Amino acid sequence: MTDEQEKSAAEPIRVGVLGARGRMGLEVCKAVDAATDMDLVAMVDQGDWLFNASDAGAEVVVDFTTPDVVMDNLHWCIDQGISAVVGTTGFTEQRLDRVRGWLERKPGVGVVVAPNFGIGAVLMMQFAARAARHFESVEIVEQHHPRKLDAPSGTATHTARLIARARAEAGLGPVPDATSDEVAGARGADIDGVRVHAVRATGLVAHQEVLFGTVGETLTIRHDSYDRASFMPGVLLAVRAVRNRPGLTIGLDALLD
Ligand SMILES: NC(=O)C1=CN([C@@H]2O[C@H](COP(=O)(O)OP(=O)(O)OC[C@H]3O[C@@H](n4cnc5c(N)ncnc54)[C@H](O)[C@@H]3O)[C@@H](O)[C@H]2O)C=CC1
Ligand SMILES: O=C(O)C1=N[C@H](C(=O)O)C[C@H](O)C1
Repeated sequence: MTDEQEKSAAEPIRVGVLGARGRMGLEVCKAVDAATDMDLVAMVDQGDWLFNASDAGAEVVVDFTTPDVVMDNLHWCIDQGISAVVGTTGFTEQRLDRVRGWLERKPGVGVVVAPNFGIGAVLMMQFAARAARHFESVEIVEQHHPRKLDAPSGTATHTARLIARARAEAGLGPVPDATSDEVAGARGADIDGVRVHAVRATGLVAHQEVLFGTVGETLTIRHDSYDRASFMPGVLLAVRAVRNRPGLTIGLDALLD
């Protein structure tokens, strides 16, 4: 171990939270506060000065804000040389490319962007990607609390893309569907050829089913987050790892392995 590594192993990681008064932000603040190897040094929400985080010496920032502000936040973090763990949704390929561009100019900085920090959800996506090549039909149903701003969810969009990639690699054609007369929206959103249905209801937190079908059988892969505490082990894992992973890491998979 180098002196630098020993120092970072011994000293608590200084963590700032953006979106600190939100549903996820509050949970992250609690989890960081309770972690013996981390110090919660800044809690920033809408209207607060972002520099509160850098002034407080944050080494890692966790962002759970909204898709319309997350890119500015992330740009600012990278500019300041602060590594970031991002759970906020809305990351298209174009957005990820912009982040890669910013990181090229700050080679020591790490960013982890994960559509879902729940370990079970990560496994659900892996299982779905694995099953995809074996079934001609697939649809995704995601269910969330009604205060969620975006639809479909980041998790559902990511799952659909993984499935579409696996189907293309296996040489599968379009999902069979004879619908010719449709009330707009009845068949859900089309994400890379995969139909995604978004349900919103009070009482739900975050749930997803991936339904596969082939001749004479179906396979359903389902994950449920009943409490936002379910995301915290993944968030803390990413906070611990991100400073030692310069560049962009997408998803928790690489960290779990
Ligand atoms: N990756 C994952 O595992 C998960 C991701 N999410 C995503 O995280 C995001 C936040 O979700 P929630 O906490 O439920 O939303 P929320 O609406 O409860 O919280 C968002 C917070 O961000 C604050 N905010 C807005 N603009 C800001 C700015 N410029 N700087 C700092 N704070 C700002 C808001 O005031 C609010 O307190 C959503 O995109 C959601 O989809 C949610 C749960 C898990
Ligand atoms: O807004 C939420 O609550 C969630 N957002 C993420 C998403 O859009 O996939 C992750 C999880 O589903 C909870």
